[in-house]
This record gives sequence, C-alpha cells and structure tokens, in this order.
Amino acid sequence: MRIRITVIGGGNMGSAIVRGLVHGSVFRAEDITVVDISVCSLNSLQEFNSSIRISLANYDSVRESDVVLLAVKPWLVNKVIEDIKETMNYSQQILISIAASVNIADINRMLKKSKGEDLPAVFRVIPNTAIAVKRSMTLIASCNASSKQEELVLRIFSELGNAVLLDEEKISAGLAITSCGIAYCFRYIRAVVSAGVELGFYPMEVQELAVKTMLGAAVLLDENKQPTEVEIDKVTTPGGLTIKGLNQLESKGFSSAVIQAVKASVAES
Ligand SMILES: NC(=O)C1=CN([C@@H]2O[C@H](COP(=O)(O)OP(=O)(O)OC[C@H]3O[C@@H](n4cnc5c(N)ncnc54)[C@H](OP(=O)(O)O)[C@@H]3O)[C@@H](O)[C@H]2O)C=CC1
Ligand SMILES: O=C(O)[C@@H]1CCC=N1
Repeated sequence: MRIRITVIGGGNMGSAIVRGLVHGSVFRAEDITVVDISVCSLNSLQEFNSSIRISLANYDSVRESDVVLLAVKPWLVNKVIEDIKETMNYSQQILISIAASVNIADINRMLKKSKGEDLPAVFRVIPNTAIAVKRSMTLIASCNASSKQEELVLRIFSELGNAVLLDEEKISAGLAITSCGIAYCFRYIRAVVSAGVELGFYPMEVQELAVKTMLGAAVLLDENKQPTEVEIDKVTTPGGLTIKGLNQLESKGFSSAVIQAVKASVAES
C-alpha cells in the first residue's frame, strides 16, 4: 500500500529522517514531501535524491499525506499547526511531532478546530542525532492511535535505529537519557581525546581508539544484558591499573556529575 508523508522542517533532524526513510521500506522517495522555509535544506535533499518532493513554505502536500511529521523548532509548532490544521483530515491522518519539549496535551490543544472535530492520531517521537546513521534510540508516545497506527510509526522509526513505545509520562526523562545523552557520550570521548593528546597521541588517532572502545562497551552491555558493574568487575584487576582510574573518576564526582546532568536535561512538562 502506498503511504505518503509530508515532513515539515528539513533541518538537522528532518533531513536526517528523510534520508533514512528513502532507504527504508515504508515510503517511496516520490511519496515524501519536505517543506521548509530555507531553500538550502531543500536543495541538498533533492541533490541527495531527486525523487523527493520539495516545497518552499507551501503546505499543500499535507492534504494528500497519510502522515504529517513536524520537525521544526518547538516554538514554531503552534504556528505550523495553525497553518495546516484546516487542511488536515483528522480521521485519516497521523500527526507526528519530534519537537522535544512540546507534549501531547499541548499538541492536542493546538489541533482543536473551531468547528470541532475528533482529534487525529498524535505521536510524540523523540529521536537522537544518530538517526543520521540509522542508529537512533527513538522514544515514541501515542494518543488517539489505533494499534495499526502504532505499528506503522514503530516500523518507520525502527528502520532508523531502535524505537520503543513508552507512556508519555516517561518521555521527558527518557529524552534526557537518549537525545541529550548522546551529547554526554561525545563529551566523554572528547575528554579521553584531551588526555590522549597529553599522552602523545594525535587527536584523530586517539579519537578512533576511544570511539571503538565505546562501541565495544555498548555492544558488550547490549549483548550480555548484564548490569554495568559485572562488566566493570571483569576489567578491574585487584591491585591493578583500572581501579586507580575508576577511583580517580569517583573522587572527582564523575557519577554524581552524570546523574546531575541527566536530571538537569529533563524537560519541564
Ligand atoms: N537536535 C536534536 O538532537 C533533537 C531535536 N529534536 C527536535 O527536532 C526539532 C528540529 O530540530 P533541528 O532539526 O535540530 O532544527 P533545525 O533548525 O535544524 O531544523 C528546523 C528546520 O525547519 C525550518 N523551518 C522553520 N520554520 C518553518 C516553517 N514554518 N515551515 C517549514 N520549515 C520551517 C528551519 O528553517 P530555518 O533554519 O531557516 O529557520 C529549519 O530548516 C526540534 O523541535 C527539536 O526539539 C528532537 C530530538 C533530538
Ligand atoms: O537540546 C535540545 O533541546 C534538543 C532536544 C533533545 C536534544 N536536543
């Protein structure tokens, strides 16, 4: 069955999603329309695949779409919904918003039409930037959706990495761990690179070592499904080298800093 999508906002996230969708099994490139107010983002998507439809600040494609995906900054969601809601057919269409700090209750309020109409299936979807390499850990919450619609949205985002359906109450905390958390991982790597340079490595030489180490650590945890301490114990020889570093980390407040950081990144609801 042919499914059409309009992606509104072709910036970092919108264009990464579109590039991934083109290679997925749900949409054909010609069934994807991207609307943006900037011609640069649109041109680079067309250079990537000329079958993708592009539209400069024109939402006409919304009417013909099965799925409408909002990928604009959070403070623009209200305006865009105002611009498209009268053309939407709520009984047929799915609305997906990836705006990090806009919750479903707010979206439903924005979607209300003056004439009154049952609200559409609404999905709040939180990817992370690894969506550009189809390795996002994506969180999904739904409202007014049938199980078939939930399966469709899960399928779309599972093809762009991992995707999990969650109660919306967990989304704000979850996105601190997944969407913001990816930046903490980069910061850890950056710190290792700084140490490596002091120890005589070139930056990209040591970054490669650090990245592959982190990938290995993540795969070990993912495959062995053990608590982190079990894997740490396997590394830590009594009286050996690792424990000296781990104790330094803790004396400098590493775990506490990470806990505070995750809590600080939780969006207010
Ligand atoms: N970055 C991240 O890690 C994550 C981001 N998100 C969410 O994703 C959303 C998009 O973020 P990101 O891709 O980083 O933002 P970007 O600014 O890169 O992309 C948004 C795009 O939308 C365009 N735009 C602005 N107004 C309109 C409009 N009225 N109609 C159509 N297009 C418009 C912007 O153009 P212009 O630049 O000219 O204004 C820009 O190209 C945000 O809501 C964010 O909260 C969610 C999870 C993770
Ligand atoms: O920093 C932000 O607000 C966005 C949302 C999650 C990741 N980046």
